[in-house]
Amino acid sequence: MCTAATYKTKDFYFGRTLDYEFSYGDQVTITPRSFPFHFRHVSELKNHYAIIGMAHVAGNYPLYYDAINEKGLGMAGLNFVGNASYSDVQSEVDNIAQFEFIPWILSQCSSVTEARELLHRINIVNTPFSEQLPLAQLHWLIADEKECITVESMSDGLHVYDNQVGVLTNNPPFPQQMFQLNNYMHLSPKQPVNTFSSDLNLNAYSRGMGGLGLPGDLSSASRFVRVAFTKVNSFSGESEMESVSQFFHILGSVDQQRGCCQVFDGKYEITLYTSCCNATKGIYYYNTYENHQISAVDMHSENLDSDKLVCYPLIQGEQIKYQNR
Ligand SMILES: C[C@H](CCC(=O)NCCS(=O)(=O)O)[C@H]1CC[C@H]2[C@@H]3[C@H](O)C[C@@H]4C[C@H](O)CC[C@]4(C)[C@H]3C[C@H](O)[C@]12C
Repeated sequence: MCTAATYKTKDFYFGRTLDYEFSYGDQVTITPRSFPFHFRHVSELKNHYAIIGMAHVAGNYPLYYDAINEKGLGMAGLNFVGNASYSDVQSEVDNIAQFEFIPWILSQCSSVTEARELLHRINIVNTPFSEQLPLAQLHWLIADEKECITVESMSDGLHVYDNQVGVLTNNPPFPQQMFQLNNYMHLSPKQPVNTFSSDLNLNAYSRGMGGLGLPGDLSSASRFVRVAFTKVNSFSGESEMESVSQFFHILGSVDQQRGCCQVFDGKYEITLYTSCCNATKGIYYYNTYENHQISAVDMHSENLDSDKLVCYPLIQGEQIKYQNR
């Protein structure tokens, strides 16, 4: 399972948890402006916006899972198994392979408004990257500081939904995820008052009782509600440290611990990494299951006019700061 979220303080933040039972070999990868983006069915882009994100690099191609561009637009792909469906190549549309979707949007669009324009003529096609890396069944969150959308390519066509809550998990399709929030409209960060019966002397005996009923399990439907509640009620200072810290706490509400979600005998899905991008400033913060310390890569510390990918392997292993030795 995975969860993606947006957050706005002084700057705009965008990130996700990547939950899975193994890693493909992820690296924080910067695609500079002159890296030649080759696409399978449309012309190459020689000059484009610079991108930073988490990717598996294969044959010098950045297979992004989530990323932002230098204009402050963010995008993340999350599993949508059983619902995602991609088309065959068609005429008079932009035929973009599923693995090219993030590069296609982030290399050319400075905002969600511009992304919507490209989405009008896109056809997400079923061309696999390679035999070893077949199609991934995904849906996507695309956001800038003003708005957020969900994109789902299904057997009945491409759906582009306004995403007012700024979060995404996995199945079921987005409209059903949003609908279930109706079931939780009574939840509140405030203490409840007794509306059950005025004849009964009921007492709010513990803090946090306004959220009683918030689902605590790891299913994607439950994570959607939990992270939505956490995000919309989230309160933090505006500084970079306060915002980044709060963002990791928001996604911490849906963190997956090894042992709680068995995918088969002896194999468990865990939160492999959590990312938080400052999309305004082009900084990619992350921590991993094995390393809770926040590490960061700043795209503006690199030569963004270059034509070569820059990759940073993830820093693993807990970094513990002893206070008395
Ligand atoms: C496994 C990842 C999604 C994690 C997730 O959503 N887990 C939820 C599991 S569940 O539904 O709830 O069961 C997805 C997100 C991005 C995907 C990668 C990107 O799409 C980039 C390429 C695309 C290639 O087609 C396949 C390899 C790949 C490198 C993908 C591997 C894998 O499918 C990734 C890493």
